[in-house]
Amino acid sequence: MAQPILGHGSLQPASAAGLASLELDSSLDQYVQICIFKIIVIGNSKVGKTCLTFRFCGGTFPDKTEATIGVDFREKTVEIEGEKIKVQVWDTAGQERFRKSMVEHYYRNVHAVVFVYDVTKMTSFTNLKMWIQECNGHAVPPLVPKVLVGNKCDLREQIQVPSNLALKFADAHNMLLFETSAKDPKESQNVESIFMCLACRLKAQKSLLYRDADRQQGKVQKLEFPREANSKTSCPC
Ligand SMILES: Nc1nc2c(ncn2[C@@H]2O[C@H](COP(=O)(O)OP(=O)(O)OP(=O)(O)O)[C@@H](O)[C@H]2O)c(=O)[nH]1
Repeated sequence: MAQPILGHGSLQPASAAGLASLELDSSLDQYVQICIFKIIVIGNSKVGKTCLTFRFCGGTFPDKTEATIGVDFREKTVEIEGEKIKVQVWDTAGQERFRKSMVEHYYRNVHAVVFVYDVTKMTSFTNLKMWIQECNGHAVPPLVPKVLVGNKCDLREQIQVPSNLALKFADAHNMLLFETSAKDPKESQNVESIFMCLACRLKAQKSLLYRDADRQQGKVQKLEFPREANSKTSCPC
């Protein structure tokens, strides 16, 4: 599995009055390392990948979206058990012509994968097999956490993918299933929990990794996720 990326905290703008404290903060800031988790969002075009990432990172539903070309990055810093974690969300293109030159980059050093389908479009669900194959074809280790998201649940009258079918599929592929809506503000907590669940799992894996490395070497040197880590970790959400 890819190692968590360690990055430096960034400076925030400040007023002139706060300059002294900013200088103090900035001198400290360069020593504060933040863990960054790369989470990619994959699925057919128009299933709502952009809207879900907007909802999680910005808390809003965009009025208008255009087809993603290549990839768009969004970020959100979250705090888990007192540690600040930067969740870096890669909103990938669903259309083949906008993604083919980028696919290698999507999967390189990925920490977690979110597969999205549209509950009102059966083809977006049946195509999940193809998306999973693509993911496996890029040697994403089995330990990389993956979740399944059925989006657009607000369109109750138009649902084509029954929950029990989706649950069966998720079970068969060892994934958690979330059914939600990027559009419905009442669902924003649910959207948040998709990404927080992954971040919690990744943090748990990272803690194991540090503990193992500490035990073996007295200090952290080479960071690799232990093969058996999966059995020891569970989603705390
Ligand atoms: N009703 C409803 N519409 C949604 C929801 N999420 C997204 N949409 C709409 O679905 C359309 C496609 O949304 P996008 O987020 O752009 O889809 P995408 O998967 O990023 O599409 P590509 O960039 O082409 O891969 C837009 O018109 C959105 O307004 C939702 O939860 N409910």
